[in-house]
Amino acid sequence: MNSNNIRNFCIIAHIDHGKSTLADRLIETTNTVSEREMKEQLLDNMDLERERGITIKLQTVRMYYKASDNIEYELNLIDTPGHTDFNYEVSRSLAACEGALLLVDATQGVQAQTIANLKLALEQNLTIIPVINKIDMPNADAESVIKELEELEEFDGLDLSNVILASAKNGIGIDDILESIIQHVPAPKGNSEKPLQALIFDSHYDVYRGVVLHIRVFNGSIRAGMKIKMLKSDLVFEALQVGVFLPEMQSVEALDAGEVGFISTNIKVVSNIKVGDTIINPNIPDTEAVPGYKEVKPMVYAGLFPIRNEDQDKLKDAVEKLALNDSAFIYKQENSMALGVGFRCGFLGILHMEIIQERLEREYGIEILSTFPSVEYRVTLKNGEIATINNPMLLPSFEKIDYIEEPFIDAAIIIPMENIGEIMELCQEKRGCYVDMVYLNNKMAELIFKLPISEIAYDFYDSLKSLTHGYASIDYRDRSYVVSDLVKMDIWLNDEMVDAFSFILPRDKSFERGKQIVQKMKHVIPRKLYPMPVQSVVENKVIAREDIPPLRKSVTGKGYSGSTSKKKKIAKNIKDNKVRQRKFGGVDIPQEAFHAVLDVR
Ligand SMILES: Nc1nc2c(ncn2[C@@H]2O[C@H](COP(=O)(O)OP(=O)(O)OP(=O)(O)O)[C@@H](O)[C@H]2O)c(=O)[nH]1
Repeated sequence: MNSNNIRNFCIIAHIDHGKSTLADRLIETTNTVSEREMKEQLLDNMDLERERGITIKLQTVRMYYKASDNIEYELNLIDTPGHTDFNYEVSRSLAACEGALLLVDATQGVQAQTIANLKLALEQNLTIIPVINKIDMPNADAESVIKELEELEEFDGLDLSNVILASAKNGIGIDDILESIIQHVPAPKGNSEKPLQALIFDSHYDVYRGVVLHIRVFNGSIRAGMKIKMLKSDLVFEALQVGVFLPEMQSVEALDAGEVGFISTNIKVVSNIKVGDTIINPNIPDTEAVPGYKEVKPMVYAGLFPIRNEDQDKLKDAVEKLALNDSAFIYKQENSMALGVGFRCGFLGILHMEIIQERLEREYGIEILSTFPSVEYRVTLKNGEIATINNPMLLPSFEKIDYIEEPFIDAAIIIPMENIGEIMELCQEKRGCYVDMVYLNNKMAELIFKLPISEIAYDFYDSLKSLTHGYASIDYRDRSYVVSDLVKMDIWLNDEMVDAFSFILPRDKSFERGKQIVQKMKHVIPRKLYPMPVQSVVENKVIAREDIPPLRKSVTGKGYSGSTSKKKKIAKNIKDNKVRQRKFGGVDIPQEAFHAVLDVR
């Protein structure tokens, strides 16, 4: 299609403001999917997303729309995820678009993520179309929402003269939105005659097609059979199939400048793919990379180990495939004395880690034991050597260490004004340093704090959400390393150190946490016929010790005289527990033991 008749856009919104409902309505109105085929919330097609009620993976859909000028346009909608752990995916969808619908709930008004996403979109110079949704609701107040948007003065580039009032649920304003996209979102500027330049903004693994890359072509065009080169990975492949998402995948002859679609390739090693990489013509090697893409780095690392040894190869295959689908998820083989062979994996945060773990279990049927997460420390040794360590097991002995630095991050936290006091307190509690505060309008403020990643990666977002009743957004910026007084805590069980339990923490918290951990462990480690000591040890000194008492009598065995139902229940608990534990030196280590360490943080 002539690129003048193409529009690439996304929808940005605070959670629950109606993004998926609007996307569905656009798909329906343009007859992209017939009503019969129209599954509710088509774009959120993963079970896990449905259950958790959040959008994780973005999906693209191409629609055709005959506008009031009687011309047929090609509209490419790129869905954006709505949770903070996944902000990086927002930035990568934005890089593939020229415009964004800024969706605001008429009953809720401008919220933290409205502002955070708007900022990201303006940084990428996207044209913004403000849409006020849910005007069908009795308490809708579009006037106030427009005022709130007007007050966001620092956001030049937000033109409020064309605000659209809509109800995604009742189909009000949908035609106006489509016409406005045609009128205001610029057509892509690329040139199909120029050398190929395409951005990989997503990828997934398809059983029939193998590795599928989701791409936006900026210049040149791409056809099946062409040789292509990934700029960053410096590898050459063949484009086997070229197609578009309707939303089902369908072959097309070519993707020209300005278009969005997919290519399948003969790529065998999935770790060769880097989302964010630029595809070029191998014969024109000096083509530049597509700008505007923000690379992501994991924030936390944890070991994932299969519960069953025979799942080792399956786990390798599964993490490879998941990493392909998710550029922020990285992995490397890890060996633990206690847990055997597994993978050290990097995640954006705890939610991200939990989702990966659930996907491994549900989609690949592999039961996983995950160690507690750690950040990446920089360790300077007395001999001058510097080591980067994201696995506490590998921290050199304390006598050799000169100092340890831990990663801090500049966090931009957008919150309602009435919560400023509590959030300041929370940040200080988490060892944060205040940097700045800006009032965004008469309702919201932005706080900038330097915070240690080790403190915020765990429950910070949950605390933030509960203190603000869900009305907060956080974006992470520059990282830096700061010297901290840190020590490694080891846990000894039955006189053997369990390497996978070790973790790094501030020295001044080690005494209290050491005590709490052994108390917790006492309750989660399955008892044996003999008592077992559990000890927390820092720099060769025992901080605390508890004894796990021996088993008295077997409630599931013959001697037990309790009720049958109780006996069954206990037997079931034991069975469930067994699924999630690994043996170490005759002692069972259940997943709960790792949670115990997280709990006392
Ligand atoms: N009354 C009314 N309800 C709406 C409208 N649009 C969406 N909703 C409802 O608002 C809720 C959230 O809508 P979603 O489309 O799931 O919101 P979302 O922004 O995609 O949510 P996330 O994927 O979690 O970011 C759902 O219960 C919708 O039915 C609307 O125009 N009017």
